Amino acid sequence: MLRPEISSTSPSAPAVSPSSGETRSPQGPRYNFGLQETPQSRPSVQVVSASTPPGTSGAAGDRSSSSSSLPCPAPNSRPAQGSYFGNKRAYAENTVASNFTFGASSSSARDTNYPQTLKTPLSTGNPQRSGYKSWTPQVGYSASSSSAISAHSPSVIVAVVEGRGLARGEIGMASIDLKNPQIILSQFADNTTYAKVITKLKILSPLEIIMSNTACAVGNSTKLFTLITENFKNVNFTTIQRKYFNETKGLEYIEQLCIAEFSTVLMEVQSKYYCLAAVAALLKYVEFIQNSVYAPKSLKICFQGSEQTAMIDSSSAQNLELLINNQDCRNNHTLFGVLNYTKTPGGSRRLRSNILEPLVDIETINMRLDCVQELLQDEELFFGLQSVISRFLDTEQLLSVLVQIPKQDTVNAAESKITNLIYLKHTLELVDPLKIAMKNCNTPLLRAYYGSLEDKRFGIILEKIKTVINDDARYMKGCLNMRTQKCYAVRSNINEFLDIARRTYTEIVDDIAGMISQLGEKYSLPLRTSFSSARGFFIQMTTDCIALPTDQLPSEFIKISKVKNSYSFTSADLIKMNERCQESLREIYHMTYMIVCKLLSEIYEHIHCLYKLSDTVSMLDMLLSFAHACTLSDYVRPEFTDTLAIKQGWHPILEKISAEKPIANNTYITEGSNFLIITGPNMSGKSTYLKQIALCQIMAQIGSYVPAEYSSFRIAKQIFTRISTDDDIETNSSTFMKEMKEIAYILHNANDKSLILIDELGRGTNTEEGIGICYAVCEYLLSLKAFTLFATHFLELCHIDALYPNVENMHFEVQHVKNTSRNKEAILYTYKLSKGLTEEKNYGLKAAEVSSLPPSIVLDAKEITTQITRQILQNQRSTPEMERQRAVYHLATRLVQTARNSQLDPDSLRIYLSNLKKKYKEDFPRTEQVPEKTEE
Ligand SMILES: Nc1ncnc2c1ncn2[C@@H]1O[C@H](COP(=O)(O)OP(=O)(O)OP(=O)(O)O)[C@@H](O)[C@H]1O
Repeated sequence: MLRPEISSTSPSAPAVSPSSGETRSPQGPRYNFGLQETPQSRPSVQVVSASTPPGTSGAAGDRSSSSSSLPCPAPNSRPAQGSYFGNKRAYAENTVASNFTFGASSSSARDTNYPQTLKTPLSTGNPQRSGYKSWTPQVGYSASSSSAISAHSPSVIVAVVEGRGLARGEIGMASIDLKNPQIILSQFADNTTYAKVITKLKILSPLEIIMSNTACAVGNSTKLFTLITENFKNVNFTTIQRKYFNETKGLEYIEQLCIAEFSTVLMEVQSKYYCLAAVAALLKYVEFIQNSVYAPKSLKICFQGSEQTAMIDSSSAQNLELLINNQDCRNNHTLFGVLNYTKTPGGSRRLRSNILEPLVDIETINMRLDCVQELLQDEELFFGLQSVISRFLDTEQLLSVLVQIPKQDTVNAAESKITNLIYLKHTLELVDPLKIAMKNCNTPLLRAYYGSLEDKRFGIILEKIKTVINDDARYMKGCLNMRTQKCYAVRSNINEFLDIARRTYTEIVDDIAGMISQLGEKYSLPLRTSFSSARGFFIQMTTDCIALPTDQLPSEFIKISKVKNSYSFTSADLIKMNERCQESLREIYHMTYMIVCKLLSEIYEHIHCLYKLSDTVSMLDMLLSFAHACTLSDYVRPEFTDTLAIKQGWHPILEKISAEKPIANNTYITEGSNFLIITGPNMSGKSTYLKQIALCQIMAQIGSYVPAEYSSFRIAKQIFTRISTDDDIETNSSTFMKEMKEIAYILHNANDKSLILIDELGRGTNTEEGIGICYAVCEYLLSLKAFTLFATHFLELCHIDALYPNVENMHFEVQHVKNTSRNKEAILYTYKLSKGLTEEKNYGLKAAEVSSLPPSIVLDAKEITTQITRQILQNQRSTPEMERQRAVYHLATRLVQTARNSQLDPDSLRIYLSNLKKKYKEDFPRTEQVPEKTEE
């Protein structure tokens, strides 16, 4: 006879025997005060757990079963975290005998409160959307240690406020990540396009944006409000009353909540009224929706001016495929994908934010590079560190949950606290292995991180935890495993009621296993006990060895479902036993929660050392990831000088995508030659080259090695790109408008320290206008010392090098080869960059020829092109005098522009102008007079 795959006893985990002489009431637990609970007396049943991935299981692993409110012993008199403990015995007695209905309600306390609280005066509702109603805040800790996606799912709430009257344009922002207890404040002046706010918001990638209700008064919304709502269509948007944007309250919040290590932030922000106002509204709102308050002195609060990092606007980030691939948003063919070998959610979040906001401080970058170098040279250090780091969970999120005090005690909150204490223990136990792995490191940054691990508080917390929590309680994958860990987390003999409840639980689980085993024997079926967070215990049977239609299964099997070759079902008895199991669990969680709360209140004063730990872990993880990327490809350590010089650099994403290594190219840009015009036929590699330079620049500025044989960079304070993306589905006219908006943004914001990449500007309009626009833009950018790369098909532009010595023409070579079989000429792309402008003519037609365009069409196109070219030449044929006039006009325009832009004093300006005039007379000896416009 086939037996169920289940063992009701196991040597390592002896089940509490039903023969222990206790009588069991069908309704409730039985008690045996003489028995001592040991950590080993856990349910011995071996089940196939249909586990949800830890990252998705939310607060307490079994989200489905944890929703009703815990009965609260003194709901209104809770002075501080864990203060129920004094009342432990009375409460325990109360609850064991009682009414602890677990899982009866389908909505969590938070869910239940949410709609009600929306009606309070805090929220004025949103005239346009009601997105926030659908948001279920995730306070619980996600244990996913590898999923970068869950690590980056939006969890940031941002409050934005703008000054009024004369202060319009002064922006205050405050943001908090629900997975990371850190508030970032910023205040800055923005221009009328609000480019900085939009960029900052895009980098934060918020879950929700909060603004004052006065910003969207009916029929009179501010421009900032309109722009934000237009740009963040998929983000929940909430307006709250202006009175909550209160700078005095903001300062009070910071004084109350900021941990001592970061309290200098107070000095930085005390006169920055707008960011103070924003933080007041933000914290009020977060406490309100989270139904919890942050514990005093628990938050890391930082002020972040915009000058500490390089600015990359959101469309540039998209063009460069920093985080999202333009062709396929699901794959990771992005810079993030190239560099992401992180092992923890914190490391991956840190990498993401660094890519979007690279550093500008050379010293810090070099310190990071030193670390990467050491990791590359010392294999033992690299592998030792990587193996410890990969065992860390999401420390930031753990901290975030630990520093929040729920306003209401729910089963969710209880379960979550127990889980988090187990995670805390797991995390602290990794500090010593991390120290051992780092003990021989040399570079200052690694030594500094090693030093931060010497903090005595890690040991103090761990010791305290170990007095209450079992040594073998640890984080485990699988919801049933984690449930067992939670049940048996607290040592035995701390609370006798708890010990009894756990024995009861063990017996119920063993009974379930026994019952399923008996059913298997009864029907001669290969039944297995399985568990899922949604169903609890259920029965599974594979159809491999037995082919049985659903209707021939015994009638006592109910709720039958079939997935692939496996039946899942339950029985009425099993449902009842599951209920009893849940009931007993609820008691266990509740008593454990009280013990955990007391413990947390004792260790709370030391918990801030976790900020250091999470910082250390995420930084080490990112640096290891950089080193890992280097081991897979021959990257080189970058230098920082005044020159952008890359020897044989290649595109890192293209390398990842293609089977062969991309063709490498050189780049050389200095202040004296800071404007590169790049030409070449279609498909010759222009856009790829532009992107490659920006990607290398970003990699260098975050402290990574770069894909080249040698590289030197000038720090870029901003990186701007205008690169058309292939997935543009807009119409031609709107493509043009998009182009114009992007270029206007660059012209408004670029300065001498920018890196600017412009690809095919003016292609959305006719040739003459396109050239005109390109010319004007080039002339403007030439007045800056920015490093600019300008790729174009307008060969007319290349002649600008005659007027500006800092312009350099480069082109991509192609070769023409005879295809003997077809008797046609084919183009061979070399992807090699050379000096000068391209000599290729009609390459559009050649590209069309090799494409699948019908030959007759190509032939027609060729004829029409010849005719049009002839006509244009006739029209353009001009006299030498006309050419001189044109040159005069250009020179005049330049003079006026120089005069306007010049920072020179009047005397120097006069000398400069007279020199130019002299040069002009030499160049055009027959022209007598400088036009009136210039004199002016
Ligand atoms: N350095 C390189 N090594 C290998 N392949 C390359 C290189 N540069 C470009 N390619 C390949 O050539 C294709 C076309 O390159 P790219 O889009 O940069 O050309 P382009 O000159 O900008 O074309 P267009 O003018 O039509 O926009 C790329 O998708 C890539 O597959």
